[in-house]
Amino acid sequence: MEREVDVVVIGGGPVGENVADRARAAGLEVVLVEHELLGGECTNWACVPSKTLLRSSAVLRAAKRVPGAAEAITGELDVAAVLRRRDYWVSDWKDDGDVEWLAGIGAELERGHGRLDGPHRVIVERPDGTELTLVARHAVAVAPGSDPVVPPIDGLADSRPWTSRDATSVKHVPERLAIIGGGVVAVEMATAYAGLGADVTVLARSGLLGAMEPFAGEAVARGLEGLGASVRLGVEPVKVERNDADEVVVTLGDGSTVTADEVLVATGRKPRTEALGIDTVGLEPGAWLDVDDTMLVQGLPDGEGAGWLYAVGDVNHRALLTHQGKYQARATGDVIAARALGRPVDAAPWGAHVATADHSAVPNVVFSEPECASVGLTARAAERAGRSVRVADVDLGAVSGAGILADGYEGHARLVVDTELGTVVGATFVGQDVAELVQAATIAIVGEVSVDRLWHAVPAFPTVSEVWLRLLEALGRPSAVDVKTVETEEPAETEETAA
Ligand SMILES: Cc1cc2nc3c(=O)[nH]c(=O)nc-3n(C[C@H](O)[C@H](O)[C@H](O)COP(=O)(O)OP(=O)(O)OC[C@H]3O[C@@H](n4cnc5c(N)ncnc54)[C@H](O)[C@@H]3O)c2cc1C
Ligand SMILES: NC(=O)c1ccc[n+]([C@@H]2O[C@H](COP(=O)([O-])OP(=O)(O)OC[C@H]3O[C@@H](n4cnc5c(N)ncnc54)[C@H](O)[C@@H]3O)[C@@H](O)[C@H]2O)c1
Repeated sequence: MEREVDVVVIGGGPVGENVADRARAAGLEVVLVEHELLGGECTNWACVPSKTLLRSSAVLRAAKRVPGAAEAITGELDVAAVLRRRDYWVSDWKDDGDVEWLAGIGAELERGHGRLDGPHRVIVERPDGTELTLVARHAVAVAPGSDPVVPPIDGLADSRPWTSRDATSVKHVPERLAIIGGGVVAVEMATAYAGLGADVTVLARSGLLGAMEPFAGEAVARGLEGLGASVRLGVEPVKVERNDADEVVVTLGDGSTVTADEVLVATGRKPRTEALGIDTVGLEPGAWLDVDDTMLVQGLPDGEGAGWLYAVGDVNHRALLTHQGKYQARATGDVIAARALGRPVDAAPWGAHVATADHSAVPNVVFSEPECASVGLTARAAERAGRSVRVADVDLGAVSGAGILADGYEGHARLVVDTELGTVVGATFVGQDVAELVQAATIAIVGEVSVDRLWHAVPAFPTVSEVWLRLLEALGRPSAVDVKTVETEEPAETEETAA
């Protein structure tokens, strides 16, 4: 069966849903193809369940840092209640709510596996074995997301390793969990499982959270150890075996071993483009899809036509984050509609139809112990990019608001300022409950607010946001008069002396 529609979206994760939403808002006819659960990885196996698994123990730790509240804690974490709350938030892995929402925006859902079949054409392999060919008049947007990478470590694939899906959908918390990797999934799951009472060992080949400022990973290593986890840095797993006692034994490069009940592999992601039919338009299966700022796929061979294939979200590898993918999706849905309806396309930087912020202002919150939140460039990345920068560092624990939030508050904040532009280009906050601090930094970067003007953005007392004032003080007040200079200079003429 063959059918023409305006727009076909492959993948009904948060990103595909948002493309559909914007294209529908402009009145285009949209069919969304999903072969698993609407809501995708984020809603069902990633952001949402991982954050619910983390939250209860984070609340307990926060309460324990406040005298009066601490004394009121007389019991242990209720693991079964945590898992029930997780189940509630993932709707018991049913997508009825999203199905209803999709119908509400007037988009059609086609259940099945979607694959390209040449320009503008998508074949849907339905669960009942039948096939439907959709021909897109205007555009096909692919938003299939990404899968975990299982590295070729001897025996790993055969040892029934956990990937992030197993970790977030757990029914019984293992006594011992080994985690291979030192990135975001590794530290969040280490925090979650240590909080749930497991004996956690993190095996990282370098430091933790390598994409962030170095103090972030160092604080998280200390934080995890404070939770009783073992953090082994600079180690290389070379062999993994599941033994007769159903234990997993990880052998490291130095010959030592770590024994656990489960091993979680958290070593990055690969694009879901193996079975997407992209070879039918001259692209390489299994590759990330390169796009321009309107998410139009680049590199289609001559003759395939341009302007019909978009790749949005994880699959384009610009930023593997739900919020950033949804940001791309809003621009994509709108630009598809503008191009289809012959309306002006606003593709200049920061225009309505481009995802400019992907290049300079991607906020990132890691819900580890302690939390780490960053946006923009690290000092190292700014230097590598040849930018002339100043860095301001502040002990977050010295801010009154943080001290009141928790006794013994430990944290750190850094601003990276471009000295030529006079604006913030990067910010990192590490400490309890810093997640909400990052949006102010994102606004400063996107708005290109000058550091001088930031002095007028007064943080309320006594909030943790007062760290902004401390950071500005570390940079120095622009019009401050240096005492030594005043002493050696002639007194300036005042109204009184002039009179
Ligand atoms: C453990 C973990 C925790 C995370 N936590 C966070 C977080 O806290 N915050 C954050 O911003 N990001 C987080 N992320 C990243 C986030 O999950 C992804 O960036 C986000 O899900 C990407 O959205 P997407 O729509 O591009 O892909 P997905 O969410 O993967 O959705 C893709 C959809 O496409 C469907 N699909 C794929 N191929 C086809 C096909 N051929 N035919 C039909 N359907 C298809 C899939 O079934 C899926 O439903 C986390 C990731 C992990 C692994
Ligand atoms: N809170 C959030 O926003 C959140 C949470 C989880 C995941 N995510 C997203 O999901 C993505 C994937 O997370 P991730 O942790 O899987 O990837 P990652 O890129 O953050 O970390 C991968 C880690 O695995 C290590 N590694 C890679 N290959 C290895 C090998 N062969 N042997 C040993 N170690 C190896 C790397 O050194 C690194 O420490 C992230 O990029 C992030 O954007 C976001």
